[in-house]
Amino acid sequence: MNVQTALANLALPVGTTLDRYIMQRQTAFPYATGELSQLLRDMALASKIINREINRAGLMDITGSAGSGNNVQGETQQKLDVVANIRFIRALKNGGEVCALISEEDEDIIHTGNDNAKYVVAIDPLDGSSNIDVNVSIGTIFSIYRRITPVGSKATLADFLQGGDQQVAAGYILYGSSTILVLTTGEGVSGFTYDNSLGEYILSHPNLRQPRAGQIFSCNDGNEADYPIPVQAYLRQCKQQRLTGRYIGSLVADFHRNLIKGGIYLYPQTARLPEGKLRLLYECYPMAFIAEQAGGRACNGEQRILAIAPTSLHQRSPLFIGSSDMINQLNGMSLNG
Ligand SMILES: O=P(O)(O)OC[C@H]1O[C@](O)(COP(=O)(O)O)[C@@H](O)[C@@H]1O
Ligand SMILES: [Mg+2]
Ligand SMILES: [Mg+2]
Repeated sequence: MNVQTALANLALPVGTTLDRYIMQRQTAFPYATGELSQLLRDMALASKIINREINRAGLMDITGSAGSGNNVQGETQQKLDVVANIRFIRALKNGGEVCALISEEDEDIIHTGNDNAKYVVAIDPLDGSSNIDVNVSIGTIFSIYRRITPVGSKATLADFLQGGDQQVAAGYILYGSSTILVLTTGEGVSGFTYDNSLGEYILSHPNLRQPRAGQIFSCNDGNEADYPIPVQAYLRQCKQQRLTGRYIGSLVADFHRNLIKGGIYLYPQTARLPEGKLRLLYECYPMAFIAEQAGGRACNGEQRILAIAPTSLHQRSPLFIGSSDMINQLNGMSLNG
């Protein structure tokens, strides 16, 4: 029985827990040994703790700046950026399935001490930091690779610079009106809503597909004058067609809305950010993997995001992501002008 048939037989009913979903999927892969499943559980566990802290942030004095200066991006770290970073690092260290990770909040590779582990993770512990203190949806984004360096040795840069097409899994958690974990392991995309009372992620959005087109465009209008001319032309066209402008300012939240309803998110290069703002390894690659697995598209104006050759841990990239017809239309306007 091939994997596709095995998976088709596994069309799990809404209401299935994430754990059961992961276990069922694992049995579809005769070579699976449970490490990736356990890693995904460790991610889910950390996100439950962070979800609780986000909900109570105003009561726990974990709002506002961390006062620890800037992170490697030159951005002021928020307290919740630091808290979320610590939670994920701790959960992945204790879980034992990750030998090393990189994070938006740390300059260098974080070695967990689990040198016999087979996986490395790239993570944006808290996405949408500018929205933390104002109670607007924020998220976590993660990307998982099988290491290429020998098990037992220390992971190296090479483990993280394998390229977007080498991801074995990617996902995000959206801490919004409800908390949802959206995940792909390369066989489609599914969403799990967190049930606080059960403390469980429950399958609520099996086999998510992004509509080919939508009525929504998402970008920071304030930067429009600095965008490449073809992008400005595309946005003018969106407005002439009376499409709806929606911009939350949290990539995870803007992406998720467009995934469900159809739409396009744009963060082009600007004069101030000639490489773009978003980070390739822990924002663009994982979201592009999810988008493509859901039938959408993601590019930087010249090529697929997943085809971009990575050169450094915190490199940035322009990001155009969303409904395939809308990305094709944008690309049709020759973005290199
Ligand atoms: O404030 P801007 O320039 O519109 O940027 C907003 C974008 O930057 C981000 O906040 C960057 O992510 P972080 O919050 O993880 O640094 C995205 O979530 C969001 O889409
Ligand atoms: Mg981010
Ligand atoms: Mg972040």
